[in-house]
Amino acid sequence: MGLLVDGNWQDKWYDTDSNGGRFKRHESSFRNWVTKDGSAGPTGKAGFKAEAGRYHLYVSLACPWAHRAIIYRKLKGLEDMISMSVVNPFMGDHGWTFAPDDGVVADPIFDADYMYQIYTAANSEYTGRVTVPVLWDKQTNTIVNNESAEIIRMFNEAFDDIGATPLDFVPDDVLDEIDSLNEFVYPNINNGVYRAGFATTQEAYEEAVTDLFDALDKLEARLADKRYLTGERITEADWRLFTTLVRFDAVYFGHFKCNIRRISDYPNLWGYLRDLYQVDGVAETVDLSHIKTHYYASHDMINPTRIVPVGPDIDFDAPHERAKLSEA
Ligand SMILES: N[C@@H](CCC(=O)N[C@@H](CS)C(=O)NCC(=O)O)C(=O)O
Repeated sequence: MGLLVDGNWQDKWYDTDSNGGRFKRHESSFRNWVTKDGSAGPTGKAGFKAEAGRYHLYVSLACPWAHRAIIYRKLKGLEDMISMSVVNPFMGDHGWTFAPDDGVVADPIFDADYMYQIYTAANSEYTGRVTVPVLWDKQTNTIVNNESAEIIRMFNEAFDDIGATPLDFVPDDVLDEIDSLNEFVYPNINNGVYRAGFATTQEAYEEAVTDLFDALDKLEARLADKRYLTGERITEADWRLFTTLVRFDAVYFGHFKCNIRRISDYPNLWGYLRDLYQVDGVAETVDLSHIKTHYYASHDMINPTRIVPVGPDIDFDAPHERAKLSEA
């Protein structure tokens, strides 16, 4: 684990001392958008037109943020248009690597050994964390964007005129509701598990765990009479919540000490999680081996032995029985 400073790799853990033991996530730095006609998106520069074969996605199967982009690539039918590399689940002194292992897909562009080489290829003086996902443009040789929230918004529609599956996960009529759900789910749940797990004081940990379980309790109540977060359709808000929920009982409960309750102790959240998991194509994007290995083996200040637990045994394929909520 480390970061680039002026294009040089430095092995460093997150600094929580300046924030009373609280983990603060850094802002992503490449913020351009792929659009249908190559015009500029809500942030960044123009020049990134949706074209088949032009873009490459770098991901980790372990990472909940990268997982959002993997799900969209699958469900929007972008696999033949956007190629993808997968890093090794173990993140050690050199950060993410392409060391060969089960499920690792090498980098076809630079044949890189380390993910930081992709960042220095875009900017040889880059300073900042080296995170996944990264969307790379083979035409202009740069990183288009490294913020998953934006990558999925562009995948949602940018490629629709050139053959993507016409599925819309941010329909206009619920856009405001999705944005406000995201504003609630991101700090309390998506990043909430990290705030708990990476806290280095008791106070910071308890603050995060309290916020996390208050938020899960609220969503449990919300899902009592709604099949999905906004009602009957699956939206972006659901996929953003899904990638945290699917990791919860296997890693966040134990490794990050988010252990007041498991997701499988919440009847509605647990059914909802299975419902989303059982959407065609989604199960193939979930790799519990990469997920567990990444967290338990990489964070040695949390788990110094790096032992990866064998369990839990989770049956994501059990019937979810939530279809009746759509029929009511
Ligand atoms: N805001 C970013 C966060 C991405 C992120 O933090 N990814 C993690 C993996 S789960 C990472 O690559 N961390 C490496 C590091 O922080 O050094 C996004 O959503 O795309």
